[in-house]
Amino acid sequence: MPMMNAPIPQTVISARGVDLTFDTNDGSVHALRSVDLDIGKGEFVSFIGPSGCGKTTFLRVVAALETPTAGTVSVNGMTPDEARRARAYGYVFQAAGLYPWRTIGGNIALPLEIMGFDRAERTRRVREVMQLVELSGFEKKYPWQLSGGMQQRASIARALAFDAEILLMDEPFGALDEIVRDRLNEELLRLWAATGKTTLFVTHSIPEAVYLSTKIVVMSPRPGRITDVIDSPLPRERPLEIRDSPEFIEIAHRVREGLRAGHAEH
Ligand SMILES: Nc1ncnc2c1ncn2[C@@H]1O[C@H](COP(=O)(O)OP(=O)(O)OP(=O)(O)O)[C@@H](O)[C@H]1O
Repeated sequence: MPMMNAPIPQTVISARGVDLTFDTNDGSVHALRSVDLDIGKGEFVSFIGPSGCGKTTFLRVVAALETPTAGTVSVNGMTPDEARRARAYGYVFQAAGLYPWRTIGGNIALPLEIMGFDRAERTRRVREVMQLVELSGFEKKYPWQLSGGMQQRASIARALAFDAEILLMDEPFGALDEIVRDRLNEELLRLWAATGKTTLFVTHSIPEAVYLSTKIVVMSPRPGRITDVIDSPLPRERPLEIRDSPEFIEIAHRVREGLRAGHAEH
């Protein structure tokens, strides 16, 4: 008899038994241990955990910038390396990483130039993503003429410009003050809703993780292990005031407990 299945979101990223040990001159560093995780299409997944627990390393494994010592990762049914060649990723780092000698428009266009898009298409895309991150009119400015928050928005625009399906964000707002960060958090949610990109986001901030995510992955100190995966019950539409709601506070509490439990095992 045919079974009636509830729609299951398509899995985009799947990690199984991922282990990674770095060999260094001072001996080996065990960065990730037995990481299993499934990420569905269009999810916003935050990774939170103490410094050095392997959050960046996990993102780098997904992006094919590191190779796990054991275990497998698949991205859209491909290896991370195949996905990278299929331009599946846009990457945003903690430092905006804009070239000071290029205008903002020139910085955003750079990956498009490297990929061989023609001038008309580059101009169209740069205009579109600058509008998305609310930087229209700043195309001809240089990075130093923009505030830190604006530079970070430009770096997000650059990652969005080639329309990769997966956005990898490594503490993009870590260096910004809280007011700017709040604003960018709101903007990022809007962008995410507008683009439907599957997003992996590293943060040290519990409120940021809870505010942004559909899924929160809590990690233990090194070797990084997943201690909790929380599927957020919060609605997708989230005004900043949602942070005062009992549901929000309850999730934040669970994240904090997960972090504490990870520490206690050490
Ligand atoms: N290329 C490398 N060679 C050797 N050790 C490395 C390398 N990259 C990372 N590590 C080590 O692996 C561990 C995990 O690092 P990672 O940057 O992933 O942590 P993190 O959770 O992102 O930390 P933070 O929150 O401070 O950014 C750290 O101890 C780090 O020193």
